[in-house]
Amino acid sequence: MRDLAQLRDAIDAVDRELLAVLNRRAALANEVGELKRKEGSTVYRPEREAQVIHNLQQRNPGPLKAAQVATVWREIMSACRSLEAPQRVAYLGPKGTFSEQAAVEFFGSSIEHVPCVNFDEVFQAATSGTADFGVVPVENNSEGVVTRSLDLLLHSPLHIVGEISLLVRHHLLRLSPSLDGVEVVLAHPQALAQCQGWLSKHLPGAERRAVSSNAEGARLAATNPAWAGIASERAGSEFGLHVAAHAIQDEAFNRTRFAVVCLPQVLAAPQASGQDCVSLVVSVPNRPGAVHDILAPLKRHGVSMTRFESRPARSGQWEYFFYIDLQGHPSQPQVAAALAELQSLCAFYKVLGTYPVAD
Ligand SMILES: O=C(O)C(=O)C[C@]1(C(=O)O)C=C[C@@H](O)C=C1
Repeated sequence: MRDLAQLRDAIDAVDRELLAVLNRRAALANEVGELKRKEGSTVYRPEREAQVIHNLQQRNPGPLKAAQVATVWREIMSACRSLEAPQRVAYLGPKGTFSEQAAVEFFGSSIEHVPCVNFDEVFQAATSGTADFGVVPVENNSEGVVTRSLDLLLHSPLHIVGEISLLVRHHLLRLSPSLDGVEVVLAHPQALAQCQGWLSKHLPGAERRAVSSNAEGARLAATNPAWAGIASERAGSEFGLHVAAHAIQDEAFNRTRFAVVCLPQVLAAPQASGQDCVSLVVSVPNRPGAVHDILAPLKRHGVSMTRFESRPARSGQWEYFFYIDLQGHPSQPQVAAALAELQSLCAFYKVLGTYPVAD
């Protein structure tokens, strides 16, 4: 049996080997980057990254678990990608928001951050080229759809190339680790709503004050010992706060889905991965049975619908846009046939994106 010092020496030796091998990989990525610059082709290739991870998981003898292999290689490829060209990602800031967390989980931590003040600015950044990609929330399982994101997708030249689903855990953050003496709780109205049961029970006397984002609440909580914020652990460490209470959201499985958007010239629609989704927005002529009719081609071709949301068209005529998610990829004949038929029945039809579904 080796003692701790010997085991650490062995780890140090392996780390030196790893470092040399990783740098060889990084040098290869640099060469790929040069090639792509000459060709003018896209740096980020999600299908290639998925394939790299899949191949490694197939060959993985353990003891590392498949999910750990994926986590490690996502970061390695994020670092290699950033050597080819820094990927600028816009999201609702400031630092410490769940949108930032979604951006980092999707692209890995080697990205250039473009924090924005609202969703409109995220779309603007990715449209104007200030950022390569945008990450916006589209749906929360307790609060419903994020209407501004859906409205912006409707008229935007950006398309969805990926999605990520985050388990949103809200923590009570403050300068002290205890709950004593909290007079004001600051957070985004959605977070205050998602934690109202806990707040009524544990801090009944504290004032609830709405602010522009949870990260902003955390920033303010760092300025006053009688204040607390509700935000992510990430926001807590960003502003040097203690977690005075963990996971205070009333819903245990509070999930938010985020869409990753970009211009088609930055990244074309990803190829089929085997588990894909097509997001559409359509409107139908204003006549009885029209909504029923657009669903018929899906049934006929055996295509499953995973989402159906309506939003007012704001035409003043009780017209609606329908946001529809379908399972599959347009390269599959039955999906292509269903889409073509559906399109022929719609007054308005736009594919918002085709992308691999989140794990
Ligand atoms: O294979 C490529 O096209 C690369 O650029 C290399 C690499 C990688 O690190 O493996 C990096 C970025 C791409 O998103 C895909 C893969």
